[in-house]
Amino acid sequence: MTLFYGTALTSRLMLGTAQYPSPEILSDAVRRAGAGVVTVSLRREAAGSRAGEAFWNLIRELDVPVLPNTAGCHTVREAVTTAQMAREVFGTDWIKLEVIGESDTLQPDMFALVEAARILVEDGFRVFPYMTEDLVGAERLLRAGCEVLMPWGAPIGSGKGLNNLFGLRALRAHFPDVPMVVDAGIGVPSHAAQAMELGYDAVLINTAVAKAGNPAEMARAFALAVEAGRMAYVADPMEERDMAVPSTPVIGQAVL
Ligand SMILES: CC(=O)[C@@H](O)[C@H](O)COP(=O)(O)O
Repeated sequence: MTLFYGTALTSRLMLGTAQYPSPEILSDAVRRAGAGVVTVSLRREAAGSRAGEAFWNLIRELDVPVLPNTAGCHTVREAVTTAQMAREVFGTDWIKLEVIGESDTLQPDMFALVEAARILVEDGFRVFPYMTEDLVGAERLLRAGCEVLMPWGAPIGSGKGLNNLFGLRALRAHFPDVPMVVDAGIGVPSHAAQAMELGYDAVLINTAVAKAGNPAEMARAFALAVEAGRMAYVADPMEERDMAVPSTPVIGQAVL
């Protein structure tokens, strides 16, 4: 069983809550996904506004563990302040830490990420850092006190899937005991299955569900893919071969 800061989730599918056509569709999607966690951006709605309050109420009613995030933050200071506000609003010390370093790709700033993670861990947070697949950065984040890592699959909202298979495989192999979640860029259920087949412990998806023609059905499709991918990983898949090997052994000659 994978534990995320001591907590076993009911599902390995984590769902973002932004960009849905309506609050009802968001609720349906979360339910059909059977999501283990929902992530929420404090900056999505002005905290304290009426729309913001209605949104927080909806999230609470979903009765799914909440992972607040610092989406949209570009500096250590912004991310730390946003995390501290999120802790007040949601009453959790979990934080998905995003510090964006580049606007075209929304690539995480690994230097600022490590610094912000250190500050937040010292302040009692349990940090889920959104990172590139960089091995050195991963090592620094673990040293800063992170016990979960969240490498990107591809740029946020791109739907491109797993852009750097080699990097993701290497990261998984280097830190076999660290719970890891592929976050961002997943576009279709087969991408999610692929991440799980690589041995990742969970995936986090937002845009691909929210922007689907039928978000609730897509959420369900992702849930099935995550389960299938995990089962396949646990079942120990065969190794790829360069040459053909007959799957039906041929003994002797056919008697005609
Ligand atoms: C909601 C959230 O946390 C996003 O920043 C996350 O990284 C998801 O990315 P996609 O929208 O590409 O699934």
